[in-house]
Amino acid sequence: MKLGFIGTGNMAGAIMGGIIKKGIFKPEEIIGSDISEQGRERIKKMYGICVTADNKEAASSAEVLILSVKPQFYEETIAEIKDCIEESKIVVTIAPGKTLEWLKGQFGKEVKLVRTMPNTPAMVGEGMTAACPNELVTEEEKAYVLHILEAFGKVEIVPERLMDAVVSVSGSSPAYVFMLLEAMADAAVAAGMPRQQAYKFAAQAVYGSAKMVLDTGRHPGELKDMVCSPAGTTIEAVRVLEKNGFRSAVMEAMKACAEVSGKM
Ligand SMILES: NC(=O)C1=CN([C@@H]2O[C@H](COP(=O)(O)OP(=O)(O)OC[C@H]3O[C@@H](n4cnc5c(N)ncnc54)[C@H](O)[C@@H]3O)[C@@H](O)[C@H]2O)C=CC1
Ligand SMILES: O=C(O)[C@@H]1CCC=N1
Repeated sequence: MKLGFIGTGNMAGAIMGGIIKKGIFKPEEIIGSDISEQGRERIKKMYGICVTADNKEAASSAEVLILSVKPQFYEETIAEIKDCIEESKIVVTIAPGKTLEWLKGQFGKEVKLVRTMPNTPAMVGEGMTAACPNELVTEEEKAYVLHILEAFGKVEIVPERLMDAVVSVSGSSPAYVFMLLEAMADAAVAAGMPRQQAYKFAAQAVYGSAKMVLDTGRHPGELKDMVCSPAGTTIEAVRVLEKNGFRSAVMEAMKACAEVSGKM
């Protein structure tokens, strides 16, 4: 098996979906283990991968193993599989807060580790993933893992000290963006627009704005100013957002998010 997942939930599904779609691996080269029969059946039906209830089977057979259980289950899962992790295997983690140092301690031996933080837009091939390999991962292996991660979006290697910031700016941030979209759509509905149409207009506006930042490389403040006509509608909306602490609310939320990540 080329790739294994311990836990076949939301993130595992998003990641393997991208990998299969891009043809990096065939479904029969991927194995996933999960304690939930329903979880295993769901993923098998969706992607046709091999599934098992035995974490050790997935851990032993995969060349690259992704630990895709919730952070709370990392300790017991690693204890269960650590004897199946031989020298050549690469273990990829996707949990917030689980440092390379902590992971090494749990395995109780030297293991090739790549700590990453993906996000759910991976489901549509537009993920943003940060990766920190440990010193045992060779340049060739690093390139191989990045190639796998690039199947579902953009990837950057970052220093490990930035990982809590990454959790707040890209790992968790889709949730805040969805809240913004809900609020925008509710306001449009209040102004008379049908709900489905409101989601489409709001989502396309957010998508297009994000694309402008990425494609033009221009400062977001400059792009904001381009929308604000003198004595116009937008500057009035900006004034009310500022009065209600919009930016501060986002920054406070992200600070809280990063702090929780650091304690996990
Ligand atoms: N959902 C998200 O937006 C993101 C999640 N992550 C991380 O990804 C990891 C997985 O999160 P989700 O996919 O959202 O969770 P999930 O709850 O959808 O999936 C976890 C899966 O693990 C299975 N599981 C639980 N204990 C197990 C065990 N002992 N052995 C085998 N399988 C077991 C569960 O049955 C479930 O199917 C977490 O560490 C999370 O922090 C990272 C970035 C984004
Ligand atoms: O909420 C969480 O803990 C996970 C990590 C990043 C996104 N979801």
